[in-house]
Amino acid sequence: DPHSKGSGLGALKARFHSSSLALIRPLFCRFQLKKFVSGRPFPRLNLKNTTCSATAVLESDVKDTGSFVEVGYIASTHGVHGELHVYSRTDFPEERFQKPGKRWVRSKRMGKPVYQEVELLEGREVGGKRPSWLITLKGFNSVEKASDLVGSTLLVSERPTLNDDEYYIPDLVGMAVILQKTGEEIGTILDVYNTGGDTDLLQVERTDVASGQKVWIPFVTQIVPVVDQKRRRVEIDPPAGLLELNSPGESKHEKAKLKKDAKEKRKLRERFSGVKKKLMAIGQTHILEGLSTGTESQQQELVSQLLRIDFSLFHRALKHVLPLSESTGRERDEFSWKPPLNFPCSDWQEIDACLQQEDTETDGGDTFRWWKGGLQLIADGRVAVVVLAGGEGTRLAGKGLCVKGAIDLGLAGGKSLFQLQAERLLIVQELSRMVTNVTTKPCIPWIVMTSDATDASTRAYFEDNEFWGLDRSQVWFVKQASLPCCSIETIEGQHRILLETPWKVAQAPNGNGGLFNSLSVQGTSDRLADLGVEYVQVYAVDNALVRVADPVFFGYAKERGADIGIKVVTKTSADEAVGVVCMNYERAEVQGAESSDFPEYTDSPRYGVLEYSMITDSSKHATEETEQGRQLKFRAAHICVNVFSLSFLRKLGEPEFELEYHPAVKHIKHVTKQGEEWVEVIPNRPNGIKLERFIFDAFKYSDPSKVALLEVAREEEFAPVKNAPAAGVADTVDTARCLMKSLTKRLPPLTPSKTGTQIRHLVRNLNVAYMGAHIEENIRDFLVTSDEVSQLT
Ligand SMILES: CC(=O)N[C@H]1[C@@H](OP(=O)(O)OP(=O)(O)OC[C@H]2O[C@@H](n3ccc(=O)[nH]c3=O)[C@H](O)[C@@H]2O)O[C@H](CO)[C@@H](O)[C@@H]1O
Repeated sequence: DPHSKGSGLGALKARFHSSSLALIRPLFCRFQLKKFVSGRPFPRLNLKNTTCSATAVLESDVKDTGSFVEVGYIASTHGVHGELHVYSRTDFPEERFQKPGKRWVRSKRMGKPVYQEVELLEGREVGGKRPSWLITLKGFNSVEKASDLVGSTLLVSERPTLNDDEYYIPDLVGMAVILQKTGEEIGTILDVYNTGGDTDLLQVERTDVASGQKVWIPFVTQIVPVVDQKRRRVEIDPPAGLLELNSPGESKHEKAKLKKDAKEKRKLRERFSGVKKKLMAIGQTHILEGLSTGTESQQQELVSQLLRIDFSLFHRALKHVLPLSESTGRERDEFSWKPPLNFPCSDWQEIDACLQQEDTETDGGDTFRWWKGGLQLIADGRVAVVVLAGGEGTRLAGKGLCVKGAIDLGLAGGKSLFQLQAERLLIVQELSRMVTNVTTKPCIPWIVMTSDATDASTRAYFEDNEFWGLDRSQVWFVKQASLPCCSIETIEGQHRILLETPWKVAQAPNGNGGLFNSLSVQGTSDRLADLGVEYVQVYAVDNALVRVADPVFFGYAKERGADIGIKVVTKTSADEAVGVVCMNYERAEVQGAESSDFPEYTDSPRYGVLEYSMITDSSKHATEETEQGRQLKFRAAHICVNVFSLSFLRKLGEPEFELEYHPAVKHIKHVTKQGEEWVEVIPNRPNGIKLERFIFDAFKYSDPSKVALLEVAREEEFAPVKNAPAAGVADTVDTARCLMKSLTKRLPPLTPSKTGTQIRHLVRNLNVAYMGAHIEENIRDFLVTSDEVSQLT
């Protein structure tokens, strides 16, 4: 309705007068208008209880809702006879709230406007800050009935004719605002306000500045000379500086933001002073020296890094590995470690033989049964895989940084480790769909564990390769934690944290055993549990023959009801750089032993790995007589391909099962302050310690009866890429490629899937591809569409 005091509802009566900025300014200062509309949720309209003659209709049923004019807001009931308290939004309140006759009420039902015709019987004005009225509507004669209308808007259906200089606010709202001098559009009218003075103000949202800033423009002829209703635009000629003035709302907002920023800064300062105290307590304050040199942003970088480091954990871990001479493990008591008892061996030829038989329901042997069971687990969405890809790959890349998974293996098509793994995942998903006859293709979550050192480049590498055709949502990146590196030598009894630059602490990923904690704190294990996952295969990124999501391994672990499945191969020589899986008879206290979840750990042996860096020479070379002749006593090589039940993996994320730290002694380039100078130190012998957790330290937390070892053929499943290629060096890209190629030669020949005529052929083909025959092929040739499968089945 036309009015002079208002909330932007009803018509604006523009009073054109000569106004100047001097007059406008005080207006801005006291401009603290609240909208009349309280924003209270609309109560639901309860038609059943309404005995009045009112009818409710949806907007689409009302012929011309555009002709409605809002005249008031029904704020509450009054008394016990159904009177309603209405806030006025009209310049003609007597006409609207006193004169009996037809009115409309608009409320919302399930988010949609609903219009209801009502009849006004009488009304009277009440005092108060806001202009408001008490009205009585026909049929609404009790509080109960009247309360149905609270929160609704009172409407009239006819608009009074306006003078030339009067406009309805709803007509102005949404109009474009044009600078008359340049024709440039600067924004849109959001609303119209009046502060009680003579001048109405247009609230304009700027569209020409990025922030969508709001400005207030006095609705006076000098500043708004043209209101073009037809073209839905106003032309303005603002005095200098007007557009730069922000709305009071904005400045309020800004004030709140400044306050919030100040609060955050204060919190940061407090946290940082906590960090300083901690550094003082652990004797590492030298890493703050950068704060007195360099640029502000360099110093800022240091502060934010220090705030992210868990110095308590660092200190605990360092204490755990000290003194170094004892804890490198070289002196470990070899008599407490014994080779594991007998365990089964998997045999892929058995699967292939079964697939060649006419009878597809054939039972086969153990491996075939595990294989089928595993494919069913995959089809049922019960499995996930984790690739350990947080290592820095220093042996491979020397001092530079390297994303191992991205290394080109020198195969046709320039395939990398990650690509081969993605392809195997696609193939095994396909295999599972075909063998189990599920209608939708299984989708196995692939968790990529990265670290600060590898995260950005790994993600970029996946993006660049469009995830090799995998569903993006099945690949989850989880970043493991890092810890500061420190010096081997001590100063005043302290191993000192090393600095990469004066403003950056040298850090390293905390070892692949950091996985459990990362999965837990980042909510990944919970997410897997929500999906119904039961088993998770965890493998090292650098094995070119790894069977990703190996159905045999899953089926085997499930059949054995295992907490942990461990794949082993026979160690080739005493000096091969692999850990060996053993039983540890050492009487040791295991953290969490009291927990009812874990059996008592006293004299009973536990599984563990004697890592190649820890095993004594005599254990390494010890031999024993076996059915196959004399062999190394400790020969069950750990190839870092394991399966964990999700329930066990989740327990390992709990604080009481924290894995111990091991020291990795390395060359670490760093800077140090000599006098006033920063000097770079490039070591020519190992000078630093990285603190690492090992994944296999988790083995001891399981009852041995729930650990299931599975021997696999090394030439089929183990081709590690650890070192830079050089003559006579083992475990390089070249040795891995040779192993892959010779396996491909031993496997049956492939016939591209689409030429296959029977599902049995397709399945066999896929299985052979999965085992390693696909390395130089385009795997799209093996993948079959749903239509093709349904035609065959
Ligand atoms: C601790 C461990 O597992 N040792 C095994 C690892 O030794 P090895 O010493 O070769 O272990 P690596 O340093 O290569 O790490 C193994 C895997 O863990 C990843 N990684 C490493 C550190 C880290 O902080 N984050 C991370 O994700 C690496 O990227 C790699 O995928 O593989 C050998 C087989 O090849 C096994 O015989 C060893 O028992």
